[in-house]
Amino acid sequence: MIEAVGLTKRYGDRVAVDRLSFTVRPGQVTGFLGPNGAGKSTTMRMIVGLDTPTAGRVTVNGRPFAALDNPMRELGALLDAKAIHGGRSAYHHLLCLAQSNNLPKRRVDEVLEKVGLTQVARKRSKGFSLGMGQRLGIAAALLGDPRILMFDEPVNGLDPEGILWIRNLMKALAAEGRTVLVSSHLMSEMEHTADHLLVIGRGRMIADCTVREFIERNSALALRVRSSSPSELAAVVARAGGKTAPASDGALLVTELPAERIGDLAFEHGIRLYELSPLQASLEQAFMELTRDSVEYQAAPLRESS
Ligand SMILES: Nc1ncnc2c1ncn2[C@@H]1O[C@H](COP(=O)(O)OP(=O)(O)OP(=O)(O)O)[C@@H](O)[C@H]1O
Repeated sequence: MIEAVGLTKRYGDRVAVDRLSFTVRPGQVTGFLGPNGAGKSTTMRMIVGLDTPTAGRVTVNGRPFAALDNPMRELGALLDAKAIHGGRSAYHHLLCLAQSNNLPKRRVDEVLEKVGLTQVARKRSKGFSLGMGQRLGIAAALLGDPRILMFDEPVNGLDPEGILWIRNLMKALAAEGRTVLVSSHLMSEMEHTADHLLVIGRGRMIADCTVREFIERNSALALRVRSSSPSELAAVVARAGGKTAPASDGALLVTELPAERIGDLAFEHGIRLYELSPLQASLEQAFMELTRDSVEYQAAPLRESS
């Protein structure tokens, strides 16, 4: 379990992390989401003691990370996959880590196998592709067989196969009862991976809820309605306080009225319904809606050239 209370980090005048309080629980993947510069990496660095909070505190299994007896056995982290000595082989890199942290040598082969690097383990990591580097970083995080795992943007720059592999790995680790915290600015990715979400913008917590709750709370739920008389139904719905928009195939998209009410109205006016189905906004839409005001650098709207 990771627990933060009033966690704050200032760099001069700039507040990078602003009074964050949250709990990351075992047995699920917690997605840590926010636009660029929201404070995700700074928060993660504070969790593992690489940055000191200006105020507040964060603990790992009830203690500050620096006070843990065997930190790598409790929390494994992938923070910057490039922070590896390029002249060393993957095997050597992991072996050094294992030896300096009192971990059994056999773990090196186990984690190499787990991340699929056994074949290239003796080659210098300098020649590794981005995906291989990510796998090596993940192997290092898994080395101490920790109950808590933390990954900062692990899918950045990976190909679809690599993304799928990481997604399945996170889920498998959570299914084993481990605590998994993973940061991303790719909402579509989290939609398929995370159970719980912590969403931050400009260092502040915007949402702390399940993926489902996040979508429900932050997206206007529209209903798709196909009927025997769309124009008549649109008029009836408008009179009852609903809003309608035509869909390209002749259906109506209705908001601000529940499905039951639309069904009743159609029945009362003798309009036959062929379809009445909820249209759920994607997590991407909900996230952009929510963080619109907290994006650090916003592109100017594109102007048409005259
Ligand atoms: N060492 C530092 N000195 C000054 N400002 C910093 C430092 N580290 C981070 N910041 C600032 O703090 C804010 C949060 O940065 P952080 O890297 O934690 O965000 P992030 O959510 O991880 O973003 P990204 O997805 O772009 O990595 C940014 O405005 C950043 O410029």
